[in-house]
Amino acid sequence: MSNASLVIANWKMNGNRALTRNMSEVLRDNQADFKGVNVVICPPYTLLSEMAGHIYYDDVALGAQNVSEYESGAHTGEVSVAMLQELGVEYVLLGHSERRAEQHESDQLVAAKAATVTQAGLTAVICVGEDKAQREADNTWSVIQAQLEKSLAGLSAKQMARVVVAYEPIWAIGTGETASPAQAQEVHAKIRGWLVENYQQVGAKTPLLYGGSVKANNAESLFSEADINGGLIGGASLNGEDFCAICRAAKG
Ligand SMILES: O=C[C@H](O)COP(=O)(O)O
Repeated sequence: MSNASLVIANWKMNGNRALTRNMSEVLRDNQADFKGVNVVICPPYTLLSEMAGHIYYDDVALGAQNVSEYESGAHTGEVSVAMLQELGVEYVLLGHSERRAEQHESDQLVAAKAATVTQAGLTAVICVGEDKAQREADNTWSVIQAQLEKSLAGLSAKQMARVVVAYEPIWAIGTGETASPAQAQEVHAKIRGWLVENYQQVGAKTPLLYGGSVKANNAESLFSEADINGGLIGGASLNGEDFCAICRAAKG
């Protein structure tokens, strides 16, 4: 049985206009297989408008991979929440490990962005995860807990109702080395416990996604775990058939 109801495609710095059309058509043609599963596509900024024009049915939403913490003004190269809203964006990925590593995004910056996004009524998808050395040193939970505490700092219960948490072990991203369902569930159960302790009923309902080499052939076993409510999909979201297979696994 699947416990998943949300599947998010993160195209990262991949894709083109042809892929937006192809993905929309494949999703439309297969939608009956995963009715009720919320599907979100996060293409690069430049393809958001194109993707918005090709979304053919209700259960697919548009997401962005990043946003500025500022509302407007002299911030060359940045994109605001209002700009995303104008395109129909409903979800924003924040604190992905690639941005934490390559753009040196801190937990504090992630928290500022999460405040802006949730205040505007969009959903913030907060990414957390440990690297290989941290796991091998048995520090997985202390790393995740610190990221949660700092990246969600200052959010009200109302804002927390617009948060999704994505657990993405860095050693499993793009490597083909997936966390086993039991390894993922162990961390998800701790995240759930922490959310309930800190945000009570709201925390009990926060969707928890797993990300890291989720493929058509391992999605079903991951999604059958009690606290895995869906997936954040990188590589396998660049192919319509593969992505639909993962959405089908979420439907169960
Ligand atoms: O945001 C998605 C994750 O980084 C997972 O990427 P992946 O499925 O290519 O391992």
